Amino acid sequence: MTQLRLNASFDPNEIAARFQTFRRLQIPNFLAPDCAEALYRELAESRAWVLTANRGEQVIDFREEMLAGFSQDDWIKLDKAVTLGGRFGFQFRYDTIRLKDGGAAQVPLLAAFTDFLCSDEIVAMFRTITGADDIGFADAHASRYRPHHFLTTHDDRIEDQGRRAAYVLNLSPGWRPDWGGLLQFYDAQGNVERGYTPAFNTLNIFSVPQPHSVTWVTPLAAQPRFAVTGWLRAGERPTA
Ligand SMILES: O=C(O)CCC(=O)C(=O)O
Ligand SMILES: [Fe+2]
Repeated sequence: MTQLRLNASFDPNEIAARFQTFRRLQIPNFLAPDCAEALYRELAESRAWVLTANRGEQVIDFREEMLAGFSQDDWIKLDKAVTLGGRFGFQFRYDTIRLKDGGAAQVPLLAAFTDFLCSDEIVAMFRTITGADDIGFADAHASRYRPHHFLTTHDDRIEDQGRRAAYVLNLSPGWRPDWGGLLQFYDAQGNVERGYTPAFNTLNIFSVPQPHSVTWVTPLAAQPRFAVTGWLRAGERPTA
């Protein structure tokens, strides 16, 4: 299996000042190119994806077997519920692979990437960049946004999770802004402060809390938007 390595071309100390001013940052060419390519391939070829959507506070995962049994009526009902949910409230719809659901064996490189982020070297780097000295570990899941997938505005804050910053490693080559799926940040008036178009092997980091969304992926998208995403968290990595 590919040994995960960083691309050595950036200096954490240099970008720390920028992060601490703007509370967000993009690091292009984050992983060594062969590592990013291997991770992308694993995700693109995986059969472990599940559709995830929320109903209010509840997260509902739809496995492939379940969706295979969906009637047209079931799809219409789900679509309606998701659309109505997103009209005025927090709503998402995208595909995910969660390691904790026994997914690790199916996506060994994603599991290795999580361990890599939790290594002393990388945790130290994230502490330097963010200035959050109590970051102890990172969690990770994969996401795949296809046309009509989205995540409405939220700030990532969850009590007791120790989330200091969020990160997103985008893994789709050749993404175009017209395809949607932009990570956007908003000010108090709802104006877009900054929009990040997904770029292959670029790591986005932003402090928690701050309002952001993933815009609706349009039918123009010629490929899914793949990413590995999660949070840099205070405390000890859970063992389970
Ligand atoms: O995929 C992204 O760019 C951001 C995802 C996100 O905000 C989240 O999962 O909470
Ligand atoms: Fe988020």
